Amino acid sequence: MSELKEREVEIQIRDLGVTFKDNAGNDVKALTGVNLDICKGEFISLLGPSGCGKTTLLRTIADLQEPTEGTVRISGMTPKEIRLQQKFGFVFQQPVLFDWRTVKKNVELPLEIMYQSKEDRSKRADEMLEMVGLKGFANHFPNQLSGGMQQRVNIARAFGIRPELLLMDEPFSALDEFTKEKLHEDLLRIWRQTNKTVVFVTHNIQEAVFLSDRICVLSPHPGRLSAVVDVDLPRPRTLEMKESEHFNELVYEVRGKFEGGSV
Ligand SMILES: Nc1ncnc2c1ncn2[C@@H]1O[C@H](COP(=O)(O)OP(=O)(O)OP(=O)(O)O)[C@@H](O)[C@H]1O
Repeated sequence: MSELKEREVEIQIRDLGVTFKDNAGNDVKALTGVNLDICKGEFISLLGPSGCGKTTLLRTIADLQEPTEGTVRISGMTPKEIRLQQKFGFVFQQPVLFDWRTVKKNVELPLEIMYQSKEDRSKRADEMLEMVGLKGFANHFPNQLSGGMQQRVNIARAFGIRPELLLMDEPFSALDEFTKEKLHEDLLRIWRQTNKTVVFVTHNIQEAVFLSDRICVLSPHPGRLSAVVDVDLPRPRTLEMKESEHFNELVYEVRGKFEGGSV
């Protein structure tokens, strides 16, 4: 982790608070007093039980949610400036694919919106499909793919725009354990190759430990950052590490950080 501390800070979150109104008009503090620095190239997870504000924090970084208090700065800019420069890549829980477009055309879609030439976007889509192991499926339609393959298409599309920041909201939670493990390995490989910053929302402690450099533990009512845990497992991570004593110590340590709720 000493290496991480020397890295450039990319996302700076200061005294962040987000308050919603519930149906009765009462304030719901989805987040309060969040302070966090995320380094360039870091893989960071936001972990916590339902309702602790993970998605709200991710959405605020992405300029999909306005803060009520405090600030978010990304490389010195506002989230809105970063969004307008199309530097965010998103992967959500459900693959958002268009059934009437082929796999390749789905990966090309954001590049079309960015007015890239036909040749450039075709080349980029081919590269991305190869990277996620779907080279042979370019002309298939999404409904001809399994859930895991669809999520790979989503990842290919998100990386296709060369984002500075990849924001992932429980991307693997709907998948079976075997598919999830394979995608974990693939995501870490792609992350290593591309060196992007990843902010990854999950409620799964093992997943957070396996993937992350650091884990931000959030607690509910009100949503707050209750601890940040360094994950000092060596990289590249291997599935065998999940059997190690140190992996299980880290899971135990993270579990011990929860306040006011369990995962
Ligand atoms: N648009 C909204 N209007 C009102 N309340 C909201 C809104 N969005 C979120 N909340 C509330 O804010 C709190 C945090 O929600 P958030 O979705 O960020 O939590 P989460 O940790 O991502 O939960 P989950 O794991 O269930 O997705 C919850 O109490 C939720 O009900």
